[in-house]
Amino acid sequence: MCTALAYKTKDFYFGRTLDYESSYGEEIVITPRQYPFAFRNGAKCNEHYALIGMAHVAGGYPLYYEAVNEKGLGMAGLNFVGNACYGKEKEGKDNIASFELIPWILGQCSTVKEVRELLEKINVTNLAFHESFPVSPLHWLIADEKETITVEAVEEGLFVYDNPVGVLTNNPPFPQQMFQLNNYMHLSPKQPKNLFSERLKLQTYSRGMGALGLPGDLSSASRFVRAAFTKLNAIATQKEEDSVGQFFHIMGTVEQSKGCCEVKEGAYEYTIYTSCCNASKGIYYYTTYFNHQINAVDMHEEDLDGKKVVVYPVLQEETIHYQNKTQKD
Ligand SMILES: C[C@H](CCC(=O)NCCS(=O)(=O)O)[C@H]1CC[C@H]2[C@@H]3[C@H](O)C[C@@H]4C[C@H](O)CC[C@]4(C)[C@H]3C[C@H](O)[C@]12C
Repeated sequence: MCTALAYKTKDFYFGRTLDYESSYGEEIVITPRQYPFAFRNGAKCNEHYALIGMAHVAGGYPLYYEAVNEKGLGMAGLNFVGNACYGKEKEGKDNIASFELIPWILGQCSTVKEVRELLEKINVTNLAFHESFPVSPLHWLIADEKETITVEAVEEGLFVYDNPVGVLTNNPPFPQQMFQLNNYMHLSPKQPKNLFSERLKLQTYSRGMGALGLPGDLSSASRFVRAAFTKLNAIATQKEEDSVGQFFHIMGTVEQSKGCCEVKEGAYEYTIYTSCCNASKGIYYYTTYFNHQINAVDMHEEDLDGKKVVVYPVLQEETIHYQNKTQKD
């Protein structure tokens, strides 16, 4: 399970949790403007917007899980098992393999408005990057600082939904996720009033009772509600550290602890990493399951006019800052 989030304070932040039982070997990858993207439909793109995000690099090619571009547009792919449906190539369409969708869109669009236009021409195809890679069944969250959309390629075609919540998880399809929010409209950060019965003297015996009923389990439907409620009520100042911190706190509500979600005998899904990219400034912050320190890579520290991808390893080692440790040497 994964959760993706678009969050605006002074700047615009975009990121995700990556929940799975094993890693595909991801790194923080900056693709500069002149990295030559050769798409499977024959299109070549030797000049495009620069990208930063998490990717598995295969033969020098960045297979992005999520990324933002230098214009502040973000896009993340999340599992959509049993619903994602990619077809064969269609004449008269921009045929884009699912693994190419992030570079195709982030390479040439600066806003969601432009993405909507591009999507009208796109047919998402089921070509694999290589026979040794599975085709991932995904749906996508795409956002700029003004608006967010969800894109789902299903049997009936390609659907683009306005996403006023700025959250995406996994199944069920997005319209159902939105509909189920109706069940939770009574939740509030304020303490509840007794509407149960005037004949009973009911009390608010604890703080936080306005959110009683917020689902606490790990299913994607419940994580959607929990992330939506937290995001829509979370308050942050305009300061960078505060905004980034608040982003990680929101994501903390949907984080998965190892051992709580068994996917097969002895294998457990857990939050491998959490990312929060300041899309306005091109800074990619992340934590991992094993390393709670927030680390960051700034795309503008690199030569964005280069041709080769720049790769930073994911730092996995936990650093604990002792406040009273005696220096031994
Ligand atoms: C497993 C990841 C999704 C995590 C997720 O949504 N978990 C929820 C599980 S569930 O619904 O609740 O079952 C997805 C997200 C992005 C995917 C990767 C990207 O699409 C890039 C390439 C694409 C290639 O086709 C396969 C390898 C790959 C490197 C993908 C591996 C894997 O499918 C990733 C890493």
